[in-house]
Amino acid sequence: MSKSNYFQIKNISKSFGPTHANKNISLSFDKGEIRGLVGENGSGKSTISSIIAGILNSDEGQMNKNGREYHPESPVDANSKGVSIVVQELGLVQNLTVAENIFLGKTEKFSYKGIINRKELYRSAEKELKKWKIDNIPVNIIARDLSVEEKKLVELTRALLGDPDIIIFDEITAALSQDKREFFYELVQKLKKDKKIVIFISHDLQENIDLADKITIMKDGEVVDTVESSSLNEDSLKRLMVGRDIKNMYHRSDSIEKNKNKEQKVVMEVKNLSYNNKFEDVNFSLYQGEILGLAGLNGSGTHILGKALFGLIQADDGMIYLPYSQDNITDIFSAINNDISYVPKDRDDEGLMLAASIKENICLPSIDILKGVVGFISPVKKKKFAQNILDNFQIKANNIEQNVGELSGGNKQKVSIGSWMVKDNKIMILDCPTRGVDVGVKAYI
Ligand SMILES: Nc1ncnc2c1ncn2[C@@H]1O[C@H](COP(=O)(O)OP(=O)(O)OP(=O)(O)O)[C@@H](O)[C@H]1O
Repeated sequence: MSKSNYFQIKNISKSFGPTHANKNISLSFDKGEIRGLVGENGSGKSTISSIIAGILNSDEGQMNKNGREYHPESPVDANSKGVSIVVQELGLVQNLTVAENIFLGKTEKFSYKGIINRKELYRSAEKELKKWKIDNIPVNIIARDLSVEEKKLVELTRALLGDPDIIIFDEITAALSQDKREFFYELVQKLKKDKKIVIFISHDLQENIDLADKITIMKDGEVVDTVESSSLNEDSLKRLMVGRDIKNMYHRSDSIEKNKNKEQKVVMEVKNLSYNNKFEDVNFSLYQGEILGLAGLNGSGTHILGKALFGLIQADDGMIYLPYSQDNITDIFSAINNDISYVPKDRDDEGLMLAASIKENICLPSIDILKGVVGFISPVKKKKFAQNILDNFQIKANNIEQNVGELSGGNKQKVSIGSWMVKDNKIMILDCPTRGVDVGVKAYI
């Protein structure tokens, strides 16, 4: 088989009830190719990726790999046929160790008479991490204790185990800090050099243009086109994707003037805040009407600081003072009582109730507002409330009664943020709020 058309997808379709997630998709991939996959939230990128990786079965169509029919029964089967994926959501078993996650389903080679040789398992896991220059992740700790970024790196190591020739990365860079992103770009170039096929999904359009050889654009479950990246710029790609022009960036023309205003009130004062060697002696003042950005490389403590500001973890030292109520943040209740909201980076684990409806998720933080005088919550009010968020955030769903777990990643993120937007918040703490959302909604957020 020549290196061109090594992997082909023909007329793949997939529906979930009334939703046509993929409609008649045909694509072909060459060996040594980096393919970007772009499209608005809910356009079907994760669905087609899941079909390729054996997570989902298609309703119609077929796939060919290296001249042979390819029909994976499961992710393990796909893996044995040289295809692996790093899924958009967190894909680790939370209660297993890093090492067990890396060798998930493959631990039998470390077992003798049913007993796992942990020393050997850990040593092999360390070797795998080292192969990709991932250090500082202990292999014997349970996955739950890792940061989102560390989890992603463990998933990446697992995906590369067994030397697959097709690797799909679904929204991995949105979970990585800048230094780890650069590491990832280098890794992808190495995979290309080794003649692998890399399918790469990201809402960062410039990143797609810089990294991919060709970009496939999807809309409403269909392929719009596949274009050489060198012929694209961000605007032309946006136009192909959304079907209209979108303003380049959101820009606050008032912010410079506002910052000059010495009368502006301080709403939060952080003094000498320290936590468990994760951050130390942090000091800043947050002003009313101000957007304060916190940035840092991997492990710099920004995400943990966000949690501390919402009282989810208690600092060892220092204080978080709120002049408007003359109160301190000591725990999550003091944060909520002082009208502070928090959108976590890890939406599935910390931000959403996946088995509950969009309506319940949106209404939960605002139950106090929705309560009538006798404590009764009007179902009509709740419906209106949720519908409003669904419309404003353009959440792609059948209706407000659909379970959040059934939504695409970006649409889940919209629910996670939207649920807090309706409250009369004094302070909002947003950890990676645009993670996984498309360009249109990014501007809206
Ligand atoms: N398990 C499911 N049950 C019901 N609907 C689903 C399910 N999985 C996906 N869908 C729907 O299929 C459509 C395509 O979703 P998909 O996750 O493939 O989109 P996407 O392009 O990857 O979006 P995003 O950029 O937000 O990740 C969406 O409307 C989504 O709600």
